[in-house]
This record gives sequence, C-alpha cells and structure tokens, in this order.
Amino acid sequence: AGAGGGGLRLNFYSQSCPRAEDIVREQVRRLYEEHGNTAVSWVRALFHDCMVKSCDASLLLETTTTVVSEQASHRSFGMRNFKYIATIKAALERECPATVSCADVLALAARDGVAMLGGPSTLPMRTGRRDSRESYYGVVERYIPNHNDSVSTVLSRFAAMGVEAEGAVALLGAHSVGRVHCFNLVGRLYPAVDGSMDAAYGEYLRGRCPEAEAPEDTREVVYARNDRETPMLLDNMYYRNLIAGRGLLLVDQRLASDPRTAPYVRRMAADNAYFHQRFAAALLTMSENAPLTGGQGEVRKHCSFLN
Ligand code: HEM
Ligand SMILES: [Ca+2]
Ligand SMILES: [Ca+2]
Repeated sequence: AGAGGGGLRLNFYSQSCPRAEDIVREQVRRLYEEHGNTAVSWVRALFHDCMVKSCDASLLLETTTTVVSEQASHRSFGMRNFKYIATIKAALERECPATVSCADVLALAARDGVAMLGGPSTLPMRTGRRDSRESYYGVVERYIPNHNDSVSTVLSRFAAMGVEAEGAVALLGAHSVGRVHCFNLVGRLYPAVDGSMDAAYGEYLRGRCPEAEAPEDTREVVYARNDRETPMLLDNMYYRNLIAGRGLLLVDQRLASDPRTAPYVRRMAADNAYFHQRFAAALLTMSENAPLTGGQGEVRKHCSFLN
C-alpha cells in the first residue's frame, strides 16, 4: 500500500464517457433527496474500500461460492445502502456500457456525498481506478481499526495510505455525520460511564442504549447519532464535541487527549474552513491509495459481482 495514484488523472472518462461524472452527481443527488443517509454511506464506504489494499471496489463484492464479502466482517458492522451503488452504476451502464469502474463510482459518489452534506465541494478527484478481481475479507478483519483501538494503531494505518496525523484527524471528522449502534458504545457506558466522557452525555447515551449488552445486529437495535447537534452536516462540530467530552467512540475521544492529535483537534474545532481544507486534502490522498490502473483488474459490469 501507500500513496501515489500514478496512472489516475482528472476526467479520465472525458473521451470514453464524457458525462460520467455528471451522471454520478445526478444520481447521488437524487438518492440523497430520497434517503439522505446514502450520502453518509458513500463516505464511510470509500474509507473501508481504500484502507483495504486499494481503492478497488473490493468492498462491493457480495458473497458467492468463490467470494467471502468484506461486508460480512465485524468491522463493516452498520454499513448500509450498498444496493444503491447498483442504481448509480446502472445509470452509467445505460450511457456507456462496461466503461466506468465501480472503484471510480465509489470515489466519485463519496466526493459528491461530501458536497451534499455541506462538506467541501468541487474536490478535484482523479479517476481511472480499476476494479479488483478479489475480496479481502481477512485484511478487513486484521486491518480496519476497531472502535477502541489506540491512537498509535490508527495513525499507523492512515500513514500506510500516505495520510499523516493531521489528515487522519481530519478524516475522522466524517464522524460528524451518521450513527453508531449501541453494540459499539455499551463498553463506554456500563458498568460505569467512561471517565473521559462528559457525565450528562453519558446519561443521555445510557438512555439511548439502556442495556449493558447490545447485540451485533442492525435490524432491531438502537443507535445514537454521531453528532447530536448537526447530524447531517459534515462540519467541525465533531471536534467541538470531542473537546467537551462528547466523543462517541473511544477512538474519537482519544484524539482529543493524545499529544500527537490534540493540537489538530483544537485547531479544527476553532475553524470550520480549516477543517474542510484538511478534510478535502486527506480525502483525495486516501482516494488514491494504491489504485489498480491500466490493464490491471477489470471494469465490473455489476459492482457486486466479478465479470
Ligand atoms: C480509526 C478509524 C475509524 C474507526 C475505528 C471507525 C469506526 C466506526 C464505527 C464503529 C462506526 C459505527 C458503526 C455502527 O455502529 O453502525 C462508524 C461509522 C461511520 N464512520 Fe467510521 N471509523 C473510522 C474512521 C472513519 C473514516 C476515516 C471515515 C470517512 C472518511 C469514517 C466514516 C464513517 C461514517 C460516515 C459513519 C456513519 C455511517 C452511517 O451512519 O451509516 N469513519 N465508524
Ligand atoms: Ca479495497
Ligand atoms: Ca455534524
């Protein structure tokens, strides 16, 4: 792994599918208007795809006789809306069959989702990624950080993608939108509320998650908003919450106290424009992690299945 993105370029489809980026944007907007949380999903999905080997749409493969889906990992818990990737891809296939890769669909959808959520817009996202021929379930299990991992672990995983500490702090700002299930929270609430958590916030979360044991099941269990104040806005409220002891996951809260990350938390808490600038830069770096290009991999017809 590692940064680079050699072989990617701006507007890769300008000849082969000139409207590709417009089509993705139209579909992302339409889906956002129907189900606002689709935009949230694209941002998390890009992280999970890019951190596992490469931004190669390995995450999108579904389980078959030959593939174990990365989506089946515990680390993918709570991920949703994958079926709407097929909606975006189908719109592209109608105009340009077998041309635009699923890896680029995901990257462009995340970019446009960020804009829908009031995050930085008009990011110069390069394209030309190709799709993997495999799924890397085992890598997901070993490599995607857990909700209670140390700052050292988190920083080293981002560093392997060419994202330095400040960029990692900025990317975790994606937790300014979306939700967390009680399964990932109860460890901080029972038997006692974690000492690094604001007491009133702890009481509120115990109300959201009244049982000390929460099943790992997204169908029925309750969850808490990542950010109560502006749950659908990709803004710096996340950092202001961390400083107030209202971080949701242990990894989030640790960013505010670790000397390697705390200065960035303070700076981003104080300045939303600065957060957006750092988020944009780090998202682009992450989106170019070790892509397959040229004749590598394939361009999938259906994002969920190998050709
Ligand atoms: C140390 C790194 C990270 C860890 C341990 C982590 C962990 C988690 C966990 C446990 C959840 C909640 C799952 C659930 O209970 O439903 C979550 C949600 C989310 N994460 Fe992260 N995350 C990390 C980094 C990132 C990054 C870098 C991004 C994007 C740039 C991101 C975007 C999201 C989003 C948008 C959600 C909300 C999803 C939804 O509401 O459907 N996360 N993350
Ligand atoms: Ca991948
Ligand atoms: Ca927010």
